[in-house]
Amino acid sequence: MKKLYKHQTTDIFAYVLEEQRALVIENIFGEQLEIPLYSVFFKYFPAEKGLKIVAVDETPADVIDLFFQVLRDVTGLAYQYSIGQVLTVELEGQVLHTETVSLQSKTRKTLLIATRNEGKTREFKAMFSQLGYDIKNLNDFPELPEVAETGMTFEENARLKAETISELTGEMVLADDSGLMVDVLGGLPGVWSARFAGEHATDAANNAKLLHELASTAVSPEKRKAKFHTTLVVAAPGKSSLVVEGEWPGSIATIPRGDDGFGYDPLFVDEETGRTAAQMTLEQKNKVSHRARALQNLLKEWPEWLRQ
Ligand SMILES: O=P(O)(O)OP(=O)(O)OP(=O)(O)OC[C@H]1O[C@@H](n2cnc3c(O)ncnc32)[C@H](O)[C@@H]1O
Ligand SMILES: [Mg+2]
Repeated sequence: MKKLYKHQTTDIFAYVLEEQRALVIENIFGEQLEIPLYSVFFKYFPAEKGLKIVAVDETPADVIDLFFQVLRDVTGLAYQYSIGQVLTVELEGQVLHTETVSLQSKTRKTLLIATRNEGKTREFKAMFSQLGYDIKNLNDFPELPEVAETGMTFEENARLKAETISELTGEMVLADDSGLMVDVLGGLPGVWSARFAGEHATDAANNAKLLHELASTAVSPEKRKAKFHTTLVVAAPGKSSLVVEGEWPGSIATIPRGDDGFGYDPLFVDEETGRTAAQMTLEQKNKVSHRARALQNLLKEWPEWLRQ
């Protein structure tokens, strides 16, 4: 039976398999992880029962914590544990078992994102860290070429970035093409968001141009409606790419507010909270942003796509 376990960073599903006595840990992409098989897993789990844990956060400490949650559930006994260099198991105040453990995660993987934008990269790093992935971007590979964003749509540009870099490296690669779409400007700057004030424009120059464009045409807040858009593409050798998107509704402020984030963040007002994206912490922005929503959509499809 599928059961939801509340866990530090996220909800986790665990399954008890009657027919098989095995501990299998998977990340949310359905990929099996190598985990340290502490003997405690076998010693205390009822011999006739197997266990399958679908873990999102897969550091050994989390695996152990999750294991004990499930163990208590399945046996109905109040097993306690404490963990430092040594894992100690207690039942009703009596020490039952001690075992030396290493809490160093052995299971982290690396994903290359085809971007040179460090603002995006920071956000992806935080989001993917919970999924057991370390992130690299193109600034880590100076030998890789610039990919010209010649497309007319977010999808075309994200495909260009992901597929070109995947072909060159032979690796699975994620790309993000994103931008700000302002209603009264007919969806501009859109795919031209990074170059709104000209090729290699700074964030400050782009923001100044946006305020200038809206100064005469859009005085009232309803006229300043806008959304952030992200299209994500994952490309891998021999596969047709996976494409998803995410949007974040809001409006454009009349003066910049806040110091966090990047790009148009000081001018983009979140519809829900009235704060600009630059007035949010990275963690707050990562709960609601276009990029976060696109990643949620990606995670729904990624496991199935990987199996194809
Ligand atoms: O192409 P890469 O190397 O990924 O980096 P880039 O900065 O050129 O990225 P895009 O081509 O996707 O252009 C998107 C622009 O839209 C803006 N943008 C996208 N997401 C944003 C966000 O979360 N906050 C603020 N501005 C954002 C920002 O100015 C980006 O430069
Ligand atoms: Mg770009």
